[in-house]
Amino acid sequence: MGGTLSFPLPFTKMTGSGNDFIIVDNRDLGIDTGDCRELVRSACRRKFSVGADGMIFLEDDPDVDFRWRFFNADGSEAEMCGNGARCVARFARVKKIVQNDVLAFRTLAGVIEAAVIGRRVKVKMTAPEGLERDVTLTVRGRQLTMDCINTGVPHAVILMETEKALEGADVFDLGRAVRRHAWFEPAGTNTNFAYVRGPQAVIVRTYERGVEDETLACGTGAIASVLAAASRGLVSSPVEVFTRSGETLTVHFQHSGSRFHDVFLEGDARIVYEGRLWDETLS
Ligand SMILES: N[C@H](CCC[C@H](N)C(=O)O)C(=O)O
Repeated sequence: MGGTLSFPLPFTKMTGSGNDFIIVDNRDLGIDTGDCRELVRSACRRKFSVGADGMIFLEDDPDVDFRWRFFNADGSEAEMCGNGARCVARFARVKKIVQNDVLAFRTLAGVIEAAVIGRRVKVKMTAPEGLERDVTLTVRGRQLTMDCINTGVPHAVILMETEKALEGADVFDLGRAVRRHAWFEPAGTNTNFAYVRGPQAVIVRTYERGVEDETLACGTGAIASVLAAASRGLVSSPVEVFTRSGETLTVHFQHSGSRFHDVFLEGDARIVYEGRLWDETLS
């Protein structure tokens, strides 16, 4: 671990609809986020430390309000995180790192604009790419058909026939097998199981790459599921996405032909607590 990592390390714990994150204001700490895998893995480890689906470092940027480095719980860095983006925007506003309710920050996927309205945050996502429909793979001996799209990070979407089938889906085993499938190498993918309840309502369950488990909500996965359904004419904007946490996310989008643009993710981003991390937590 390089840089000037010193303990106790101040952090803020936040939840974006049940997808939870440790946020560190790294503008003055000087933590070397190019070499923080062990810190992230340790801090995100539930029961032994704070525990979270991911860890976010906020840093200075010369051109926009700030930039972030986003890491999954396993220490892997990801280009984007929809729920994390909503949380970091609210964090920056509450901490007065930015003075306006509308802000912009840099991610590896591009610059994200956000509007903070109390606890509710609406983020403009980067343009989705590479929609590929009806990809059929052999997964654990069975043929699975899915739609693939990159909504800042790669996603596979399996549309379920019934809500009952979604409830009974083996999200962990099947989700992990898809995530690890050779077809997605080397980056892998997040795996979503979705049921279209109506033209503006979708239920989504997600196995998340880098968390390596089902999470209670996944922002980019909610978007991927909505856009896969929209490409089949099954939903129209805005769409309410019902997550495992019981909270709903709202996905807004425009599309012309098969191209999607002006994609927004909206939902609550809550501050849970603030703490100081001790080095005894490092595994
Ligand atoms: N696990 C994802 C990144 C976080 C995505 C999710 N938490 C979201 O809200 O978009 C990946 O490595 O592709």
